[in-house]
Amino acid sequence: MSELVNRKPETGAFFARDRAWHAPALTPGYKTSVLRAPQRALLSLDGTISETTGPVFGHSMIGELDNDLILNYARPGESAIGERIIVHGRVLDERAKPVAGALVEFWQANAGGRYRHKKESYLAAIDPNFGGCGRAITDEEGRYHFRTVRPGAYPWPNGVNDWRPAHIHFSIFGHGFAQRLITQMYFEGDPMIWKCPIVGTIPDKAAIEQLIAPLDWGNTIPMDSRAYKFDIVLRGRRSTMFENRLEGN
Ligand SMILES: O=C(O)c1ccc(O)c(O)c1
Repeated sequence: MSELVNRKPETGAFFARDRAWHAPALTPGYKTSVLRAPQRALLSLDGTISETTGPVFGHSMIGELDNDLILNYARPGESAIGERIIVHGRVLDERAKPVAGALVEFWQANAGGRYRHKKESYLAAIDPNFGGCGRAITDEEGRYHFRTVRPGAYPWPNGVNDWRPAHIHFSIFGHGFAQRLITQMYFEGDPMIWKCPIVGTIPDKAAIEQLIAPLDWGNTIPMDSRAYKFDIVLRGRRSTMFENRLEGN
């Protein structure tokens, strides 16, 4: 975190996206960004009341297995194949205050690096007991957690031999639909992180490191699962890198 001290001071209640911290929209090394990047100057539109105030998510909308990717798609008595892990952390605002009641959604490839998606073409096997998505709502202290298997790395058609490191996609809704952060979490110690063209679009190494969840030995469940800790900081000086693309895996 020491690299963060040189960043701009807080200026007020609204924190504009810091373009030096976040990836630029146009990054030709990540091929599909060329078509996705805006070609004209951005316009700023005022949010409508419904965009900024609704809906408010509540714990009652979450099913019992929604935060358990090992079981939420599995046949009765079976479970997903792979290294069992727990991912947990807190959603914090720009002043490090917990954000309660935020909807946190996550999706990922299976242990072999294969998504359950009709457009997926990677030859790794589908796991019949793994769907690959789930959700949770943060508690009063901004905490969320889910159980899953560690996703596999996979190749993708970008350069001649490009691979995505093991990663989990995250979407975080605030109290309105216009408040949304989409990002990805990586795993401590994975050498593939530094070879990835998507990771490589992030200009600041400290911003990349903030996306790498450390192994959290203290929360390991003996004889069961290891734990990884991933805190998410909404808009502000220490904000989690925002992903430019808005849909898909
Ligand atoms: O934007 C893309 O093309 C793309 C490809 C592979 C991924 O794993 C991903 O997250 C995005």
